[in-house]
Amino acid sequence: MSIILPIVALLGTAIALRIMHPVAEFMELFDKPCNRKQHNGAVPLIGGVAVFFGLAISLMVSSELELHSRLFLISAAMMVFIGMLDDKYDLSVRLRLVGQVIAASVIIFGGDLYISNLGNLLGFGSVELGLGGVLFTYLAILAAMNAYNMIDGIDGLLGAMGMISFFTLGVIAALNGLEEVQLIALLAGCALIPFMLCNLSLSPRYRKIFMGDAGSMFVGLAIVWLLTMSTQPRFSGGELISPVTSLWLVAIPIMDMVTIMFRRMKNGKNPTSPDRDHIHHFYLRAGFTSLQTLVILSSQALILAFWGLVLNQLQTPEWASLLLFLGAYTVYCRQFKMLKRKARALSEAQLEK
Ligand SMILES: CC(=O)N[C@H]1[C@@H](OP(=O)(O)OP(=O)(O)OC/C=C(\C)CC/C=C(\C)CC/C=C(/C)CC/C=C(\C)CC/C=C(/C)CC/C=C(/C)CC/C=C(/C)CC/C=C(/C)CC/C=C(\C)CC/C=C(\C)CCC=C(C)C)O[C@H](CO)[C@@H](O)[C@@H]1O
Ligand SMILES: O=c1ccn([C@@H]2O[C@H](COP(=O)(O)O)[C@@H](O)[C@H]2O)c(=O)[nH]1
Ligand SMILES: [Mg+2]
Repeated sequence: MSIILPIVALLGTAIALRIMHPVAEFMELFDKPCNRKQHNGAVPLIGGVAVFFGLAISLMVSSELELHSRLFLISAAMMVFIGMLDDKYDLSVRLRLVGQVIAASVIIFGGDLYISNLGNLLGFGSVELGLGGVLFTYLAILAAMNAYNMIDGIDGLLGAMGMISFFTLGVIAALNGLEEVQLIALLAGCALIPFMLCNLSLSPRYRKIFMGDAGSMFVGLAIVWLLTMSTQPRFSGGELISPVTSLWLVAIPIMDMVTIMFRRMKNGKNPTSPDRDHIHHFYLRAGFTSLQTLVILSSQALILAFWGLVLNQLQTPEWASLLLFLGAYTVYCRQFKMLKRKARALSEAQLEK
């Protein structure tokens, strides 16, 4: 594979970041702090458009684009546009979900691309969804887009989760002869690097920026599209990646979303109403800094993704991989107890002062 394409992805994002700053000023596309958003100053919400540009430009120069890639770019452009409207005008839940469904439909119906096979999840043979797979694919796309949006709550976390998912998928694809997925996953991971540098304020030449909902939904869409291409026998040209491996690659965002939706419903709240009860907020309340939280959650995501890779390559039975994933989820849930205890001790110590 040519080294040029990853460089194009990197430079594409970096140049787009420069171009987007005046656009953000003109459109007043900034994230301003409030009760729920506790960052410093107004931060431009331009990361998503820039990363989309980096990936799109590198895909376009890579070769003649396959139909699926073209449809993905159309769907992603729609999602980025809707996300920008949301970042600017704070769209209603219903309007945003309608936008997500329309963007998902481009991929599903345009390319007849949907998840119809879940693998031998229960140990009784392959679980075939038939046309029910279309509904499942909508759920998976919506789940991924919203999960990556929800995890985007501290500096670097969305970028790190995205890079871990893309690069691990790239490695699994390479090991299994899925050349197209390998290339696109690598390019997507590279397109995120300049964003990460700015988001973490590691670049002296660039101002701090956020992804915005445009970017978080784009990252979720890109991941679920690549996972569908690489796990469904109708689409993957080479050896298959087992569908259950997908769960390991998106583990932390999906676990956070499932947990918070259950918790909100248990507390009689609307599962789509925002709050500060995501996993990263628990770490902050327990006294960890934003950087420590980033390192801890990225390490967890990396371990889970690597473990998924190992299970896939060892051809572990899919039902066993699912059981192990549910086991990992119970371990994940246990950390809330520890974090609550730490937060309580911290606030008691502060009261005593
Ligand atoms: C609202 C909110 O939280 N806000 C945040 C956010 O604030 P921000 O300001 O950015 O945003 P807003 O507040 O403006 O909010 C915007 C959002 C909205 C308004 C909409 C919110 C919408 C929702 C919450 C609903 C989400 C919609 C759904 C449809 C999700 C429901 C689905 C599920 C829970 C089930 C999971 C479904 C799956 C299909 C799982 C697979 C997922 C994948 C991605 C992989 C797909 C790939 C494949 C190839 C298929 C995989 C094959 C398999 C083998 C999987 C098999 C799966 C099953 C059999 C299903 C059963 C599932 C399992 C066994 C696994 C279960 C998982 C676990 C146990 C973990 O951000 C702020 C900052 O943080 C924050 O403050 C604010 O609160
Ligand atoms: O890199 C980031 C991303 C987000 N935050 C904080 O989280 C909220 C939620 O982001 P949305 O734009 O609503 O999706 C954001 O307002 C910031 O307060 C962050 O600090 N760093
Ligand atoms: Mg968001």
